[in-house]
Amino acid sequence: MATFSPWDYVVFSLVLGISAAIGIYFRFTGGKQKTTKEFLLANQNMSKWMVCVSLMTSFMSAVTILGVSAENYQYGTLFVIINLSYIVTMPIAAYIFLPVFFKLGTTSVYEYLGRRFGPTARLTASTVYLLQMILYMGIVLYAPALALEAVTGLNKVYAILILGFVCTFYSTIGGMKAVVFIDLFQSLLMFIAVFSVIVVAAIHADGLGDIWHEAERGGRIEFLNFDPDPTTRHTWWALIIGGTVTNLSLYGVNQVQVQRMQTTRNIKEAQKTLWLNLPILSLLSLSTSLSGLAIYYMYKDCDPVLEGRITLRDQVFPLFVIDFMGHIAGLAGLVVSGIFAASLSTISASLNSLAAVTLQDYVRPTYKKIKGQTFTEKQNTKASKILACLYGFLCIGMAFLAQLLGGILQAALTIFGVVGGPLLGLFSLGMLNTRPNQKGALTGLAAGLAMAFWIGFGGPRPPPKLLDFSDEGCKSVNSTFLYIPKASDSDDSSYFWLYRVSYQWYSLIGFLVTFIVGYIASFICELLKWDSNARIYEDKDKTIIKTDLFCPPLAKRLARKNERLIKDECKNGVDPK
Ligand SMILES: O=C(O)CCCC[C@@H]1SC[C@@H]2NC(=O)N[C@@H]21
Repeated sequence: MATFSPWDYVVFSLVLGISAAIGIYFRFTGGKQKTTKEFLLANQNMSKWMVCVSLMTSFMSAVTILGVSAENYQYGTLFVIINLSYIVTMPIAAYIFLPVFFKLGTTSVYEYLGRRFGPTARLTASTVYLLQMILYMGIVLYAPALALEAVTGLNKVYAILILGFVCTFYSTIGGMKAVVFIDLFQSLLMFIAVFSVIVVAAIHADGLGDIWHEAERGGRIEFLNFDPDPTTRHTWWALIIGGTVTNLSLYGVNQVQVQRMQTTRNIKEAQKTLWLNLPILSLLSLSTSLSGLAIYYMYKDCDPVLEGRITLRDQVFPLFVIDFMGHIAGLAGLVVSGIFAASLSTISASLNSLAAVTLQDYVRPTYKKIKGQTFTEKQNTKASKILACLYGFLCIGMAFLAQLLGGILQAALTIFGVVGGPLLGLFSLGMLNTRPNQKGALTGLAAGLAMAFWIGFGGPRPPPKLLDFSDEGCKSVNSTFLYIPKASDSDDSSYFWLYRVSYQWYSLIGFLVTFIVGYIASFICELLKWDSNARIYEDKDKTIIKTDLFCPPLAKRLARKNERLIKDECKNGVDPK
């Protein structure tokens, strides 16, 4: 089997070196990362063009490059429909959720929950978020290790360690500015990686038409599936409705994205970054899907898993790189760097946001409680850096656990769904309604998480059904016995129905359970006088509502109500204060 040439190693090391160098540059220029505003929010003067690319890279890692190409290779093109969900996601994120965070001007999105519900809601939600991101980062770091193993035979352990250390290094020293600049460089590499695969396959195939034709022959082209059955893995309903809830949890209320948008000058700029991000993200996603079909074209007669050359189809992208690009000096290195870059940008964004949340929600409040004084600016920045570094090491540890998961794309989306859905439910309870109180909302969150985790991880589920693969063109087949479920075989009805529900629905289920249970529980708590929504009022008499805790349409209505009340009180001769 071909492997990395010395030139590939040179290019690969250069890319990692440039990323580290950008981190060093920002450590010693500008404000030298001495203030928290600079370290966590890049002094809030980033251009919208930089930030929109950066938004795209936050949740498009090597998991997308390897996972989405493998998805199209194994199951066909239907997954691309998930990108339509962004058309619904962006306006809701931009005009419902984002304005609330901007108005409050908080560094951690969980500060909002503290103001709306109370400290317990804030801490519980940020703990859940930390767990979600640490699990996710494990997969993101594991993915490029899979790639490097496929092309070089290098043990995954080394790949995880190299990547983990470089990323922790530049995120820790360079702060948010370095993260955003490196994202730009790294997104370019991601596009180069994906387009190179398409171009090379198109040259072999005499054009894209052939690739498409063979994909059609292999049953890989499918765009229309309106099956109402929720156990069908991918349908328009699951991909658009489930995708919208998952994406809203990422773009509307996730610390990583909100913190990035806060690096722009004002809310209008931040909203623009969301819209600008949409075409870039879709272009990368669609081209990655096409690369899956391109790879299928080259392996249609000899699937490398059947042949025993790789163990997982998530490794088919890098294998293609080494098989068909390995002879061009440095090209394979460049493409594999693109896969690494995709994960580096995601992890650095996550490290910075985890540091922000931990500092604001845990470290500073605890310090104040113990010492009776607040952190100085110097202590703040130092603590952010130490935290970013510690999370980097934690993430390296998690990457070793990620090996236990199945397909990386489904694993990442499952984590987004089971945790993101309930968290979105909690923020929605706060921003879309005045009734919910802390006890009710937390009951909702607990119920939503319990339900989503139960469905997502509760028991055995049928393996997803793959399309056909061929080994007829293989020179030799080295695979040991492989069980490959096909659309035609196996009877799934022996599995518990809930465990058969498509992973695309987990986010919606978690969201709905949190919202509905949270609302009803709040009503009961209010009725029994166990809790109240007193925090939403400016005054003890509970007349004037703090409108900035709510999404703009509701805030407008509440402001009109406040005005009416003030007018009435003035008429009755009561001091409106
Ligand atoms: O890449 C990741 O780290 C996580 C997986 C994200 C998958 C989503 S699905 C919608 C969007 N389109 C893609 O091609 N990837 C993301």
